Amino acid sequence: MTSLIELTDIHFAYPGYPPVLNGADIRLGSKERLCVVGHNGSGKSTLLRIIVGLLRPSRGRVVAFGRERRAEDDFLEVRRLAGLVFQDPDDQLFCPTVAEDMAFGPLNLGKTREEAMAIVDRVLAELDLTRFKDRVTHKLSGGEKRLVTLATVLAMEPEVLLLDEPTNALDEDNEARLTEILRTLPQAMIVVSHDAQFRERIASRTVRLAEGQIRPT
Ligand SMILES: Nc1ncnc2c1ncn2[C@@H]1O[C@H](COP(=O)(O)OP(=O)(O)OP(=O)(O)O)[C@@H](O)[C@H]1O
Repeated sequence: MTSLIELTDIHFAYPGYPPVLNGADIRLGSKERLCVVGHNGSGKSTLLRIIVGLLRPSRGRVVAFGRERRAEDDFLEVRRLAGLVFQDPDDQLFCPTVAEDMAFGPLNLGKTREEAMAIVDRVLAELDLTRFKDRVTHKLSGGEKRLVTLATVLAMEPEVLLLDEPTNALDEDNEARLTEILRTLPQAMIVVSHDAQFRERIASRTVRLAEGQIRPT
């Protein structure tokens, strides 16, 4: 099976703090929905940030989409191909309205305004979120923001999704809807989630991050 993402022997410490990752290996194959579990503070979000180059390991190899990634330029491409949905939607939503937030990525990739708005309409319709299109982003509820954040990432048409606690703040209905959406999306994904029921429904494989290393569950 070809790997979309392959991290080998990753070591990482925040400056002045003890190591978080201590030889972590993780591999995502095409069509996989890989769930990552681990205690609070075990380094799951850190690992996602390393995949897209927002943090750099002190040791180890990051291979993504067939190439080793080292420099910022390499990671610009990774960030386009791998959409990261942050744990906190406020880290991701910054435009006045939902439509503008969703159009921002496609416009940045060189789409025309018309093309970007067509993508916005399509993704909103696919997620059944069209009613949010002209809403003021910062006035959405926590759960609504989470769904909109996923929409902003899908608007970039990524090949891989990296989702950090995607069911946080979602009520039962929206969690069920998100589960269905994720099950039908074609993208391979790495999903960090403490939600056992949700994992059971979406995971094709689950690994545990403990003591800085990835282990089978
Ligand atoms: N900017 C930072 N500076 C110093 N330490 C940090 C920083 N960000 C995170 N940490 C620490 O690094 C460790 C790993 O954090 P990380 O957010 O990756 O864990 P996590 O497994 O995602 O946790 P959770 O399940 O609570 O979301 C934690 O001990 C955290 O306190």
